[in-house]
Amino acid sequence: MRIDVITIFPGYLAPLREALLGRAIAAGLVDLDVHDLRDWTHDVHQAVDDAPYGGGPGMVMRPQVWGEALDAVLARDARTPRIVVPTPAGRPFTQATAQEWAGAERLLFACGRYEGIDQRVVDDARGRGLPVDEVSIGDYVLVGGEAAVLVMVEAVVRLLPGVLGNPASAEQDSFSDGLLEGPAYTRPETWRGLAVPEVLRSGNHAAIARWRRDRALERTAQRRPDLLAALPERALDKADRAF
Ligand SMILES: O=C(OCc1ccccc1)c1cn[nH]c1
Repeated sequence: MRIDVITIFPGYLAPLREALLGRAIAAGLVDLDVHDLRDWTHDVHQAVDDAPYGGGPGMVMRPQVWGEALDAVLARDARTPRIVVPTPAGRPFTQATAQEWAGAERLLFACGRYEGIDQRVVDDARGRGLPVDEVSIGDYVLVGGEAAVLVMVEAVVRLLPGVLGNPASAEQDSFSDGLLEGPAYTRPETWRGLAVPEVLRSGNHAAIARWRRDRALERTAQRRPDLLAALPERALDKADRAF
């Protein structure tokens, strides 16, 4: 998978080269290229923003600069990318989105700042048949899209074959069965007077699976009743309903 990021703060994406993601890049599973938007300005001030039509606070990122940057970066590789624009006004980014994008051969992230990017940049790209996803990682406002890109790239790249040591852990993610993960424990058996739940040390795998499912149902009901309500009928068996 090739990943391009266009931003006015390239340094902000440095963490992508650390740890697990760094290893995925070193292993050739991911090619990452970070581009400085200002490389496509032509004025001495390297202006990337301007006042909003219609007035109002803040600034909007200029279409000319973004248009040239996107054209140049698109041309760097024959593969057509999914273009991703992080924005509070986007559709929710979920594990399902990450799964979908993990199948893409190329992703191109456009990091907005200020009040966002002139809408014509997205309209022009879509008009040329490019898939553009305006997505939100949550209902809050950041200063720029860079932090959202760190989140989304991590969620996607960890799903690529060969990236995680143990692929089973990706299958058993929270959300993969529609429920939140329950509590996890490791040694010692007792720590500060707190003991690990007996069942987990029983070796009774059926009982352990039941206990874990019950804890996941309990936690989901308490913290995310919306997820429970969204579960398809068939997802809960009789034992679940008894819970
Ligand atoms: O703040 C975000 O993106 C940065 C951004 C982009 C455009 C205008 C303002 C801010 C964001 C919040 N949830 N998901 C993304």
